[in-house]
Amino acid sequence: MTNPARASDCILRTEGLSKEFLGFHAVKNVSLNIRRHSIHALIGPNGAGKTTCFNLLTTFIPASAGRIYYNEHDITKSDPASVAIGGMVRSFQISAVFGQMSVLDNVRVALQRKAGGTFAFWRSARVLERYTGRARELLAAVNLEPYANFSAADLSYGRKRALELATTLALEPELILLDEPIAGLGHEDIGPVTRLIAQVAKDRTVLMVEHNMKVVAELCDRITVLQAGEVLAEGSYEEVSNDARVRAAYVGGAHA
Ligand SMILES: Nc1ncnc2c1ncn2[C@@H]1O[C@H](COP(=O)(O)OP(=O)(O)OP(=O)(O)O)[C@@H](O)[C@H]1O
Repeated sequence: MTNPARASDCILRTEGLSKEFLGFHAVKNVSLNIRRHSIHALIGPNGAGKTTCFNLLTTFIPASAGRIYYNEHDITKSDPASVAIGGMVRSFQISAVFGQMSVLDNVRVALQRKAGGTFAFWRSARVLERYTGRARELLAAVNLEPYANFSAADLSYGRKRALELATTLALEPELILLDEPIAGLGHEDIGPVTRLIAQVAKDRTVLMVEHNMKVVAELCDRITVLQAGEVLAEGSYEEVSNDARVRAAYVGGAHA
């Protein structure tokens, strides 16, 4: 194991983060250090506490104990909207794609939201027009420019993921949380979405929950392994995949 990161190197860190549901410890005393500009994976067998951790980090649910620091600010008691405005944005489980709208309009609406607008502006094409340039840049960043005028509902599953990523980028996140970005993708979409994540991670930080170990190995600088709510191991892919405790935790599991 390498030395623990200095606090200032970390965009997000937790101290003793815990969540109890009626006496059941879903997350127990978890201390995470997410380094700035890294791609960090949270992995573990089913029920290990990964989703609960994400819900805690984004303050969707309150912690039973422990603290969460984002850029060294204590956000443990912040509300989820403030956390998102502060730059930590979660993508992929809460679909932000409006099927009936065009691909371009989905991104323009996200940009308008970032600018503080409400949904009432939808009908005003003139208001949305001012976001066209930036929206096209974001579509180009996720390789969706040729589909700008398609209805979002008509995109393939992989391209819908790319569109979700574009609407997430519209919020100018510093830290993107991806909840199983590869889940449900067809074989042909895994490579493109993996490359896309690498591309958007270039000047940002990404924390992802992912079961696909090939994708984790390819993308992630650092991996935290959870088991039964606790940190079992942390390190590079080589370190954790050679850790006897991690191998034992996955024995008989579907994701080994
Ligand atoms: N609201 C809740 N009330 C009670 N128990 C919960 C609640 N949410 C999660 N749990 C329990 O906490 C444990 C961790 O669940 P969690 O969904 O965080 O695991 P996970 O690692 O994301 O699993 P998976 O890989 O299957 O998605 C599980 O045993 C789950 O049943």
